[in-house]
Amino acid sequence: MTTRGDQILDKSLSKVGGKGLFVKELETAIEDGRADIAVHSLKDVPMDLPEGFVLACVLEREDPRDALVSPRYASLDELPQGAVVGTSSLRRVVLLKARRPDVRIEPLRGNLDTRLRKLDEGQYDAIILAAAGLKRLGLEDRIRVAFEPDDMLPAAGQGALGIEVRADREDLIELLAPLAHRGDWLSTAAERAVSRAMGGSCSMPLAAHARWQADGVLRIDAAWGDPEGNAPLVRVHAQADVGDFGRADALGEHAAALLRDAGAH
Ligand SMILES: NCc1[nH]cc(CCC(=O)O)c1CC(=O)O
Repeated sequence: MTTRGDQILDKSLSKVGGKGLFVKELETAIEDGRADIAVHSLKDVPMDLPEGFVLACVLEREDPRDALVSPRYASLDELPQGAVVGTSSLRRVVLLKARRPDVRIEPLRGNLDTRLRKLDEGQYDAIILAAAGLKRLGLEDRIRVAFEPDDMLPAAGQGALGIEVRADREDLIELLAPLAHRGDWLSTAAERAVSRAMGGSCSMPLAAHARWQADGVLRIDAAWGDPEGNAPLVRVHAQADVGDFGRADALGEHAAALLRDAGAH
């Protein structure tokens, strides 16, 4: 299905209803019986699903990192003073400004092919995209460097797919269960709990990324930036033994509380 979100690519998505738009249209298709399941990029799925819908599972996560794409420059440090970098993600804007306050950030919209074309036409010196999206479309060779999470912290759920069904479709939930990746489901649940606790939407410059440590402990990093750029970037981390979804949520909520204590709002 092509959704309205796919069609309205040159306007700011937040003006037409946000990324939830992609999700909502597929939910309508499920309600109308035109679809049984909806496969979403978890990053685009609102924190709270509408009444009657559930995530049947979260699949094993693809690369969660952001990537620098540029015909000329192989890393952020190689970008010349005042280079033009394309991104429309508030999260990427605040994280990039913290790393390279001198670059000029310009809006970048459209589907992946459109974005890459605008780069190739010379409208930007570099653009930032999710590594997962490029890899899924076979465009991995466009990645010059994937940022380590400490350089550019990913969005909650980035790189993971979630499958949504009607809550009463126990038959489907059972059929889909083998696709679940429990570790990635728990870690993305913790990330999504940060966004939920912060009242996050795609218009909030918020990053949350959880990683399993060697000792089986889940570590979460979260960052918040002032959209106006007047306050310094706030960054926190926390870790916990996370054996179930209740504890994943608690870890995310704790990270959100730390963010707020440090000045995020
Ligand atoms: N912002 C839109 C969006 N939603 C999901 C992906 C692909 C990566 C993923 O599945 O997490 C993208 C593109 C991007 O951020 O570059």
